[in-house]
Amino acid sequence: MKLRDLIENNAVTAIGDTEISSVTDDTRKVTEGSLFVCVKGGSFDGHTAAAEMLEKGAAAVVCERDLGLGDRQIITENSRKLYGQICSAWFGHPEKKLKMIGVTGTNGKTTITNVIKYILMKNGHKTGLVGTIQNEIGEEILHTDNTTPMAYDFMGLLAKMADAGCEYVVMEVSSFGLCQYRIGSSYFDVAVFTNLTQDHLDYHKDMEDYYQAKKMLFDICGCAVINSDDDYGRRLYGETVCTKRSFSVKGNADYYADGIKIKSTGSSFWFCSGDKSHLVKTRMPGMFNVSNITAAIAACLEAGLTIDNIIPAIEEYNGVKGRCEVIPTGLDFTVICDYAHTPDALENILRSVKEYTENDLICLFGCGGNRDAAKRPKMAQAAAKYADKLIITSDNPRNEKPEAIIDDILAGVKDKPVNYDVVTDRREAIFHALKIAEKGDIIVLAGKGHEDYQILAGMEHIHFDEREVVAEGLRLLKK
Ligand SMILES: CC(=O)N[C@H]1[C@@H](OP(=O)(O)OP(=O)(O)OC[C@H]2O[C@@H](n3ccc(=O)[nH]c3=O)[C@H](O)[C@@H]2O)O[C@H](CO)[C@@H](O)[C@@H]1O[C@H](C)C(=O)N[C@@H](C)C(=O)N[C@H](CCC(=O)O)C(=O)O
Ligand SMILES: Nc1ncnc2c1ncn2[C@@H]1O[C@H](COP(=O)(O)OP(=O)(O)OP(=O)(O)O)[C@@H](O)[C@H]1O
Ligand SMILES: N[C@H](CCC[C@H](N)C(=O)O)C(=O)O
Ligand SMILES: [Mg+2]
Repeated sequence: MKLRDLIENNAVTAIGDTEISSVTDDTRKVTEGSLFVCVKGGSFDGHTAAAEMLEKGAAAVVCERDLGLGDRQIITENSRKLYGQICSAWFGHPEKKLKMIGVTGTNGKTTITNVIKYILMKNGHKTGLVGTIQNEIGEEILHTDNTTPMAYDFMGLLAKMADAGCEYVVMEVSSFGLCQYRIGSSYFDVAVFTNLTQDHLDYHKDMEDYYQAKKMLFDICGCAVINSDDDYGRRLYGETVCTKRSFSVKGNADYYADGIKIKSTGSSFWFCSGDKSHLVKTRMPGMFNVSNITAAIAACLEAGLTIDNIIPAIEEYNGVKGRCEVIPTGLDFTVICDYAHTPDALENILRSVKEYTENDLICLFGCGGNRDAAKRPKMAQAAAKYADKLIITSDNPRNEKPEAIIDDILAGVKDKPVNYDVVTDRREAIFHALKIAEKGDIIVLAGKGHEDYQILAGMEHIHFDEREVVAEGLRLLKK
């Protein structure tokens, strides 16, 4: 492909005819004829390697300042942004061949995207899914390392989806994905905003910075579907200029849930819009899932489906792996595996489960290493609000000392009348929870959800699946 076909408004007149053999932002992938894009990250700055890349055979470099490389450097204000556009062009703009639905917000993205994909597929629309658990092209499953993949991988994935005949793509758009322009030139037919509460403040300067990153999605969409129960959602609704629809579980929105009945086995509610209402039954328990399903229905309606085609699919949907998933024990207490890893998510899942806990609610959780440390004591406080007993343990320690992470968590409950045990090893902690559980108790294992690994020091991944650990614990304890 010629350089001028990769860069819009061709700023590269002098070398526009240069043939480009590959595009990359990674020095390790540069070969003869590559276009190398210099990106400054947390641990490496591509600008420092630009001259060396030209020597290695790169045809040209994209950079953010004059590196003294003559007409073989293309200077741009934001090389991540231009790289995203270059990747779109490299793969022939697959985003233009697909109807795209994006979901952003702190919590609920995986849940909502999976519900939407199920509805679309049930209605005969081949759909691609991009998100935390895995990527999917129709029924085909592809492994992923990120919620929103890096620009090159993402555009390559969209191209595969378009080639496979997908009509829709439904994807989780993380704040990282937005502010690093991993989504290239994507334009979303429908964009959903769930909520904004504390997470990722190790990366974003503050909540305002985090909000501004999420807000970027609503500058590149046709219709915004926004949670008006959330403070930031109401602000976003006021600031969004495209077509917009609000949703709520409290009423007074374009789409809202009314007459909500929550049980351990699921919920029912009336999905209302104007003077029309439709009864919805779901196997996914909890008030937050009523919100998630309301959002999913609203997004599908805005994407052109009819309510009569949406509701039957929701009624037969069993829920998302590791999201309020009951692990069968055959005993007189219940074990739930959930992905709550923020204060708000923990509060929501525990508040919801508490409503149907007959005896004690036991919450086992830890916090991820090399991630937002400020959320750690807040997660302890959130858990203590509804759980009768906390078991504080490790999540993915990564390169931090598990004990130091636990100390940060404990700061939230120290000197408070909270009943807690500390068991650093997560496997032992789960065994401990199973040992102390009594009739009618519910144990919520929070934070790891679908993950089947634990990330230890040196980023070593070990196999760790909570469903298996629970089964092992029950065998050992002969319960
Ligand atoms: C915080 C973050 O976004 N980190 C990602 C990011 O790192 P970074 O920007 O610091 O990059 P860097 O490693 O300094 O490299 C900078 C540039 O130099 C290049 N490079 C690097 C090394 C080298 O030898 N040569 C070279 O050219 C890289 O290709 C890159 O273009 O770019 C790296 C390379 O592409 C990623 O591996 C890394 O993801 C790490 C694994 C990660 O954990 N990311 C998480 C935090 C993440 O992205 N999470 C979000 C949200 C999750 C959610 O809430 O659901 C997600 O969407 O997954
Ligand atoms: N609408 C919601 N509001 C608050 N908490 C929620 C909501 N939906 C789900 N949760 C809680 O958050 C956890 C994570 O949900 P989910 O995986 O859908 O979110 P996510 O936005 O995809 O998260 P991530 O940023 O890790 O990708 C759930 O296991 C549940 O505890
Ligand atoms: N997408 C989230 C996942 C966190 C999951 C939790 N198990 C942890 O490791 O903190 C993140 O990257 O912050
Ligand atoms: Mg997710």
